[in-house]
Amino acid sequence: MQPLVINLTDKKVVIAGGGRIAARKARVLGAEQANITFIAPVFSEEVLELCIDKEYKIVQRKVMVADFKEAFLVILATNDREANRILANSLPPSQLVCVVDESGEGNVTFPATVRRGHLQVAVTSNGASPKLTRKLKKELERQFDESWVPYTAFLNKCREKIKQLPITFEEKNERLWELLDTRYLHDNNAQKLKWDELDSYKNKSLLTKQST
Ligand SMILES: C[C@@]1(CC(=O)O)c2cc3[nH]c(cc4nc(cc5[nH]c(cc(n2)[C@H]1CCC(=O)O)[C@@](C)(CC(=O)O)[C@@H]5CCC(=O)O)C(CC(=O)O)=C4CCC(=O)O)c(CCC(=O)O)c3CC(=O)O
Ligand SMILES: NC(=O)C1=CN([C@@H]2O[C@H](COP(=O)(O)OP(=O)(O)OC[C@H]3O[C@@H](n4cnc5c(N)ncnc54)[C@H](O)[C@@H]3O)[C@@H](O)[C@H]2O)C=CC1
Repeated sequence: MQPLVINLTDKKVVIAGGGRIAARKARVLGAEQANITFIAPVFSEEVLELCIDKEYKIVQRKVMVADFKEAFLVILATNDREANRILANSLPPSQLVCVVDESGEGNVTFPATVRRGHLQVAVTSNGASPKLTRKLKKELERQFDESWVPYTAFLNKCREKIKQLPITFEEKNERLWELLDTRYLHDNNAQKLKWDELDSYKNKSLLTKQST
């Protein structure tokens, strides 16, 4: 199994089922601007609230294979094992499919993720122990505190700036490595000073002079 980072902006996502797990999968995708449709005979309050909140679509009936036409990602989250199995078998191999009660029938599983600004740490046990995955996520949430949000914004901003400096590839690399010094993680003032320094570089000679 290979983790990939997928951009779901404006992608069609069809979720079969409208219960607890369907809602959890949709919540995980909440930040993605995906185009989500739930199809199920019965919807939980949570799904209905999500649909109002995020303008997701709902279709109230049993799901049919034709519902997945043109879906980029299919999530089979009904509580009917036989329905999930038959649907999974009838989908084309080119479609991304997550089968929540039998992962081997699909080709995608959801990792647990910790998001901190530009940083995302994902954990998977390949279905061996979702509980272990969840436990590790809690540990990572503590390890990566909220200071990683401004820190990753700082790294992103500085990288863009450094890429444009009129210096050699090696010098750029050196400056990019330097940003990983832990003092920048917690110290907003150190971040500001570094940014001002980078921002003030006008040309190569000035840069060399200031950095020595
Ligand atoms: C294969 C996978 C497919 C997929 O869903 O993508 C899958 C499958 C199954 N999960 C089951 C059970 C539970 N899953 C959780 C929790 C999470 N499950 C997630 C992912 C995955 N679950 C994928 C593999 C990921 C991996 O292994 O690393 C997480 C990480 C992400 C997410 O859901 O977004 C999320 C934690 C996120 C968070 O906390 O943020 C809990 C705990 C709880 O709910 O409190 C329980 C109950 C306790 C238990 O059984 O361990 C069952 C048995 C169902 C049954 O028979 O009743 C199956 C079916 C089977 O066994 O294949
Ligand atoms: N992947 C995961 O993390 C986990 C997966 N599960 C599994 O997920 C499945 C769903 O669990 P919950 O959401 O808690 O169940 P739930 O009972 O809350 O919801 C089931 C939903 O499926 C719908 N449904 C049933 N037959 C359907 C059909 N033919 N077409 C469309 N919709 C249909 C129902 O109307 C309902 O909306 C279960 O099989 C459970 O074993 C359970 C826990 C965790």
